Amino acid sequence: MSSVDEFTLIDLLNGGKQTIAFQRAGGVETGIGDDAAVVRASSDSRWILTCDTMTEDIHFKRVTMRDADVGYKAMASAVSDIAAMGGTPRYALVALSMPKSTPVERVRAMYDGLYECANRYRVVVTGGDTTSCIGGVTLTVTVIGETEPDKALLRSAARLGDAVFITGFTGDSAAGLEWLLGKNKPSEEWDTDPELKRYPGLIRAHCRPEPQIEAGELLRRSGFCHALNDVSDGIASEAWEIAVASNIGIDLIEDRIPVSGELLDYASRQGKASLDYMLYGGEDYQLIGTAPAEHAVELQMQFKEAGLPLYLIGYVHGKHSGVRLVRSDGSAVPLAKRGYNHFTG
Ligand SMILES: Nc1ncnc2c1ncn2[C@@H]1O[C@H](COP(=O)(O)OP(=O)(O)O)[C@@H](O)[C@H]1O
Ligand SMILES: Cc1ncc(C[n+]2csc(CCOP(=O)(O)OP(=O)(O)O)c2C)c(N)n1
Ligand SMILES: [Mg+2]
Ligand SMILES: [Mg+2]
Ligand SMILES: [Mg+2]
Repeated sequence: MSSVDEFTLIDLLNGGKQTIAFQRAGGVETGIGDDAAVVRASSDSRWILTCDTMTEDIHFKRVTMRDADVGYKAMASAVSDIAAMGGTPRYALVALSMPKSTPVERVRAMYDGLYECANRYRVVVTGGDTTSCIGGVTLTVTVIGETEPDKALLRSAARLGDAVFITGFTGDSAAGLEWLLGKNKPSEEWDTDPELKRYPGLIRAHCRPEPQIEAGELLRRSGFCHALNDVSDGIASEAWEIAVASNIGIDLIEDRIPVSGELLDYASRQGKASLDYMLYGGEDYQLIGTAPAEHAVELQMQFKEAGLPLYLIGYVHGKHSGVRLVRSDGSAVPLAKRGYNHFTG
C-alpha cells in the first residue's frame, strides 16, 4: 500500500471496466467522487448517501478522546458530508467492531455520545451491525440525507468569477489534537485538569466538531451557492478538490482566512505558524465553497440574519491551475495538495 495514496486507491478500486455499465445506471445522479452520492428518491426528492469510519489509533486514542466523544464525532463526521451537499440528514446505520475484551461501559459511553449527536441533528438511527475484531474499536456511520432535485451542492460547480467562502475557524482541531497528544493525560480530565483546560476551544473543536448542517441548508436555499465541500482533510486539500473537480483555479487570501484566538496563542507558543494547522490540519468540518462574487455580500447578509458567520477568503480564476495563497505583500505562492492522507502520511 505504501506506493498508493488514499485518493489514487479509491480511483483504482472503483474505476475498472466492470463498474461502468450497471453501477452508473439506476437513478444515480452523483456517484463516487463527491462528499456523498445523490440518487433519485421520487420526482420531487433525492437521497444523499455517505459513510465515514473512525478507527482507534488512527482517528482517536484513549488520551485524545473520551468514549462519548468518539461516538459523537463518528456521527458528526458522517453528518458533515450531508452538510457538504447542502442536504438535510434523516437516517443512520452504525457498524461497530471491537475486541472481545471491550468493557460494556465503554461501548455504552460511545453510544451515549453517538445518540447525543444524532438527536442534535435530528438523525434517526435505524440499524447497523456489530462484530468482534482483533485490534481497536472501529465505528462506521452511514447517513442518509435528503434534498430537492438539482439542489445538491457539488464540488464540480465552481465557476470563473466566484468568490470562495468558509463557514468558520479551521486549524483548531489539529492544534487540539497536538495539545492532547503532547500532554498524554487521560482524556476524561480534559475539562478538569488545570493544564489541559488552557485551550478548551481547541479541545472542543477536536472532540466535539459541529457539522454545518444549518449553513449547508441556508446555502442550498439561497440559490447562490455553486461548489461546496466539507473540511475533513485541511483547507488546502479541500480547495484543491474543488479546483480539480471544477477545472478552475483558486486563490486564497491569507489575511482573510479566519483564525481563532486560541489557535494564534497556541501556535505562537509552539513557535509554529497557525496557517499550517489551518491549511493542512483537517477534521474541522467547516464548509468551504464558492458563490458568484456579485451575490457574496447578499449571502453574507443572509448568514448574519441567521446568526451564522460566513467569511469570504478568496476567488476563482481562469483555467485550472490548482490553488494559490496570496500573501500580505500581494505575492501568490502555489499551495501543495497536501493534507491528511491515510496512506501517505
Ligand atoms: N472503499 C471505497 N469504495 C467506494 N467508494 C469509496 C471508498 N472510499 C471512499 N469512497 C468514495 O470516494 C469519495 C471520496 O471519499 P473521501 O475522501 O473519504 O470523502 P470525504 O473526505 O468527503 O469523506 C467519496 O465519494 C466516497 O464515497
Ligand atoms: C490519534 C490521532 N492521530 C491523528 C489524527 C488526525 N487525523 C486522523 S484522520 C484525519 C482526517 C479525517 O479523517 P478521514 O477518515 O480522512 O475523513 P474523511 O476525509 O473521509 O471525511 C486526521 C486529520 C487523529 N484524529 N487522531
Ligand atoms: Mg467530505
Ligand atoms: Mg473517507
Ligand atoms: Mg467525510
